[in-house]
Amino acid sequence: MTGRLIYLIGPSGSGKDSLLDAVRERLGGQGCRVARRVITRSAEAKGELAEAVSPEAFAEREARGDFAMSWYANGLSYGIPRVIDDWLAAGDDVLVNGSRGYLPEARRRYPHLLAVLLTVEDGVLRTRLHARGRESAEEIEARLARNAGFADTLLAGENADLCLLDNSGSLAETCQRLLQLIEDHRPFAWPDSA
Ligand SMILES: Nc1ncnc2c1ncn2[C@@H]1O[C@H](COP(=O)(O)OP(=O)(O)O)[C@@H](O)[C@H]1O
Ligand SMILES: O=P(O)(O)OC[C@H]1O[C@H](OP(=O)(O)OP(=O)(O)O)[C@H](O)[C@@H]1O
Repeated sequence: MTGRLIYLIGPSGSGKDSLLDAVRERLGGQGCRVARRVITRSAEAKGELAEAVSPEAFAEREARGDFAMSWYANGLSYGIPRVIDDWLAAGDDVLVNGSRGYLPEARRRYPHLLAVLLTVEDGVLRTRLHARGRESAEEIEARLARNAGFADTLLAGENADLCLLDNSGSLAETCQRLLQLIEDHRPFAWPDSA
């Protein structure tokens, strides 16, 4: 049986990376892997969750077919390594930090994906983006403006099945609810016949 793609999306600063980092180990224990993204972001943003590469290296890898999914947003290129298709084929679930803009294409490629939208109250989001201090004030405003563009469209049409997960409170609480949500959406499987 193939695994499920769990596609986590939400505004910049809503806590996607923090959440993935916090649940990675526990999810590993229940057959769900967290994908490491490739991003054309400067080296200081490197971490467990992303590999920083130059735009040239990214383009080369993309042309070689190294990515299962890739998109461009916020002035950066993002790629999800193709190894996730091997993991899914082997029956593991895979959790990725996705893009709202890329969601329609992701659905075409992975029709059974579980889309989870992380939300945060507006004021809290602005405060967290400034506190994170990764982007300039101007870049933060651009990200907030991008969010406003998604507000009306995201919950319409084929996205009616989006699972909403609020992260305005504590991260520990959101982790618990994500783990529960994944468990609750586990597809029914027939027990192995003896
Ligand atoms: N529940 C939370 N409570 C307080 N701060 C949080 C919470 N979740 C995330 N943060 C902080 O908010 C900022 C944005 O989180 P991050 O994981 O980078 O978001 P994203 O990946 O969605 O852009 C970070 O500084 C992070 O430490
Ligand atoms: O279409 P959108 O939903 O706006 O998403 C565009 C990109 O922005 C986020 O990544 P990034 O790591 O740059 O942002 P963040 O860490 O600031 O959320 C998200 O994970 C996407 O890769």
